[in-house]
Amino acid sequence: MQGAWTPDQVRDAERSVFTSTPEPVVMRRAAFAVAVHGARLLAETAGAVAGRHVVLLVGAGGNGGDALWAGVEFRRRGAGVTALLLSPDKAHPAGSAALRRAGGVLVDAAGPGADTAGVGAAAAGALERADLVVDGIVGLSARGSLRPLAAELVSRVAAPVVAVDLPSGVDPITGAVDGPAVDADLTVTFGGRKPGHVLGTGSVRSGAVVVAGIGVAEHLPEPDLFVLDAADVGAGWPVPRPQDDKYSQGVVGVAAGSATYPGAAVLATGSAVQATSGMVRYAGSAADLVRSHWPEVVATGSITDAGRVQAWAVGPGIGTGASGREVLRHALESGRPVCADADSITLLAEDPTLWDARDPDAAVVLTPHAGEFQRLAGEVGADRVAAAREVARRFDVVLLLKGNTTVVAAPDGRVLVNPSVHAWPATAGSGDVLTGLIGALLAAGIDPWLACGYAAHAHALAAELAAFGPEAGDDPVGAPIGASALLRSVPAAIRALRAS
Ligand SMILES: NC(=O)C1=CN([C@@H]2O[C@H](COP(=O)(O)OP(=O)(O)OC[C@H]3O[C@@H](n4cnc5c(N)ncnc54)[C@H](O)[C@@H]3O)[C@@H](O)[C@H]2O)[C@@H](O)CC1
Ligand SMILES: [K+]
Repeated sequence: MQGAWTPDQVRDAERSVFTSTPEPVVMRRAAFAVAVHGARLLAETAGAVAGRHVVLLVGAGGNGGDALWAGVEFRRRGAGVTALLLSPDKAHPAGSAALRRAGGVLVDAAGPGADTAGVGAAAAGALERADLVVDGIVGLSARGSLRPLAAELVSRVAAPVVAVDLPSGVDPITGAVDGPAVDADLTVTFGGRKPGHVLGTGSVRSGAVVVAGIGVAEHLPEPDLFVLDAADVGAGWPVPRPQDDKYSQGVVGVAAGSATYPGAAVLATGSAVQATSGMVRYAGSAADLVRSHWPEVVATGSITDAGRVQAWAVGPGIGTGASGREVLRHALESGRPVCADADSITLLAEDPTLWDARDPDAAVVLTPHAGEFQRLAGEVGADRVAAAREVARRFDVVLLLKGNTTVVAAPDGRVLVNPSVHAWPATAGSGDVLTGLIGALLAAGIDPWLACGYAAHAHALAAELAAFGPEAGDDPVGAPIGASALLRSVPAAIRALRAS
């Protein structure tokens, strides 16, 4: 499992480092890492480092300082370096002096000879001739969207970019991008990843992320966020042991679908069938259809005679009327872990007395999208992690907030994120598949917080495998998928995760 640390956690760790190592030394370590990895990128994209032209975008703080010192290292490797200073009077003094001594050119980004957008002639020319851009506009202390001159420079970047610490324009805490932002090929960050690298579009804007320890890593506390690797998911995925039978692996009950929405029942039971090797029971008015698609499912018309299960997956397509309410109440009263999705969430929002039916010792997982979240607890807002964490605490649930980045918050404050790789899973019925996966993992006895993380990971991978398909070839191009195709790819996704 990888971690991500908030800017405050990183600053505290840096302060601990400064008690034994002077700040300029730490900055030069950071800059050295930027130059080493940036030079590799330059060699790959421009064929060489010596004789190539590196442009530094230099802001007023420590991030700009890193860029200036990285410029010194590029000069050592024979590259030409031009630093575009966004605030010439505030640019890191020691870094500026060192780059000048090393033969770098430092220009005021705003002039002389500014064009109508406010960019000086030398700065505009340098950007046009850049083989590599080092983004040192802003890092840990970024506030709000980029200021106009920074935004204008960023919009003119055509060369490959190495971002220092974070791509400028990405919020370090939320990963949100509100205006122009750097689109990095590579980000070199220090100590550990920040939430901005794994949340929202920040995960895409960062490109490949390299973590340089620089002496800070060993001073970091428990991470604020966790990210599961494929290997974590593969190692934790339940598979039958020699002594197992169909009951010992966990029986999952699925209560989903209705005469109006029978498809939800087929998708949710189908994913539960494929997720684990135990047993799947189905309860609801789509029993005949479920049986015809999945003969291995034990299907009944009513949840009251469904038999014993180790966990319930309840909600998709059950409706928000009286019968849906009774189905949810019955599942909550069972004393088993419950994954409550879709209509279940609406029911809980409309009738909070339903919470009284739950056994406080049995886990409840809620899997809202932004609209369902709003019904339950108001607007998600820009800080999705904070929103999920707050609601998980308030309702004593594991909350899986759907979206381009999936956020899973436990009631004790732990948060897992599944960064967005692409948006192929955004298709009707996709959530029903996720519910079945979570239900099956809960029945197998997996910790509910991890069960959500495993399920989100496998779900995203199944969508990717379905979208790219076996026929996509060497230069794969995705094609839109439906939830049925996603469902069919679940076994391949689990196989790939277990192999990693
Ligand atoms: N603290 C340390 O000792 C270390 C810091 N390091 C670097 O220093 C950075 C943090 O330095 P600082 O705390 O000085 O802050 P930053 O360099 O992140 O940003 C501060 C400056 O950016 C400007 N700024 C803020 N929001 C902006 C926006 N939206 N558009 C344009 N400009 C904006 C402000 O004028 C402010 O002066 C880290 O990200 C890292 O790159 C590294 O050298 C490692 C050691
Ligand atoms: K930056």
